[in-house]
Amino acid sequence: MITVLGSGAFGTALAISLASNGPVTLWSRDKAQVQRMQAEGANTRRLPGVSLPAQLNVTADLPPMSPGSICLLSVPTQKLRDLLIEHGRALAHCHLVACCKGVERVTGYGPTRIIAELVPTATAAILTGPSFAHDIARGLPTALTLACKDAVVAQSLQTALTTPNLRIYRTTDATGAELGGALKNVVAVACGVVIGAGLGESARAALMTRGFAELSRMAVALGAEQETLAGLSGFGDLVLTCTSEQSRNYAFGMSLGRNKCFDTSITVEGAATAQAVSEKARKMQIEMPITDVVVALIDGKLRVSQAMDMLLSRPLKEE
Ligand SMILES: NC(=O)C1=CN([C@@H]2O[C@H](COP(=O)(O)OP(=O)(O)OC[C@H]3O[C@@H](n4cnc5c(N)ncnc54)[C@H](OP(=O)(O)O)[C@@H]3O)[C@@H](O)[C@H]2O)C=CC1
Ligand SMILES: O=C(CO)COP(=O)(O)O
Repeated sequence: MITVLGSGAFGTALAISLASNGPVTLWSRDKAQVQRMQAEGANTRRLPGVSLPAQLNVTADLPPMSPGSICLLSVPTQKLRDLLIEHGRALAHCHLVACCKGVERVTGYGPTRIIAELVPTATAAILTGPSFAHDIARGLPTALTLACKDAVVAQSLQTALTTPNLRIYRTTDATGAELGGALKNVVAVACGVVIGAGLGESARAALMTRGFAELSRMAVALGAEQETLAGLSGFGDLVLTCTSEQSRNYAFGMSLGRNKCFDTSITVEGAATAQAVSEKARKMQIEMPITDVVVALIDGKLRVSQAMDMLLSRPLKEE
């Protein structure tokens, strides 16, 4: 039995897909939300338009977890610590699969390090890659990366999480997988700004390419393998998120570029991640000009025209 903690768009979508393999439990902290999902047979708040299958049990009571149980943690990165502080003891001997893409603002940690700190007896893994919740939930074909430092656990999770529409690749490079997934969100915000401000698709392509160089520079310095970054969790997800208005990071960037407000209740992982990574880069003396500009735009310290001037007037160099 697989348990998914967090009934947001992604957790619900993964639970729906996994239910085609057997029974799945989807846990939410919100009793009223659980009652609504049970009554409506759908998660109309976070994933409207998709029915919940019969194999999916939605609950607000965390079921007992036996050692080796698989538990997907599908909350935003900035909320993962709170979730584990509250429920970590119940998850002590599980395989905990983070389903989030970000760097924690306060600590600079990625999801697997947060798990290792708070639930050291569990095995930490991450599931990431190009995938919109609605696509997964509608049964459209999707390929993801499952990363776990323990090669044996990685293989068993790969098998357990593969479904008719989810093709899972595996790697032991958890650092690379989680950094690619986190940092591409920052580039997606920047690309949204460019399109929102009417700067054109050529500028976006340049930003995606230089953004990939920038995220690779940082991730490799932190121990990631370049091969992982060039795969689904890095390059693959960068392409999806920087080119689709379905992406909340990209849509948030478009609003910034148009000088419009954005609904603050919507999850935008790239905003907090940009701040965390910009600080980390400064300390490590690694150049991350695109990330720095995203932080300054979000903080209202730069206008879009100034941001572009800053990026375009950097010293000329070899590619
Ligand atoms: N949506 C997508 O297409 C994809 C999302 N992801 C990643 O998945 C992660 C989650 O995103 P997504 O599902 O879209 O986000 P949503 O905004 O749709 O949902 C977030 C969920 O987290 C729950 N939550 C927040 N804090 C806690 C907590 N302390 N304890 C328990 N539950 C909590 C919320 O519960 P409540 O309603 O009670 O606040 C809500 O159900 C992000 O890192 C995102 O990058 C990855 C791939 C695709
Ligand atoms: O990570 C995602 C696609 O792979 C989802 O992106 P958003 O969080 O920007 O919507």
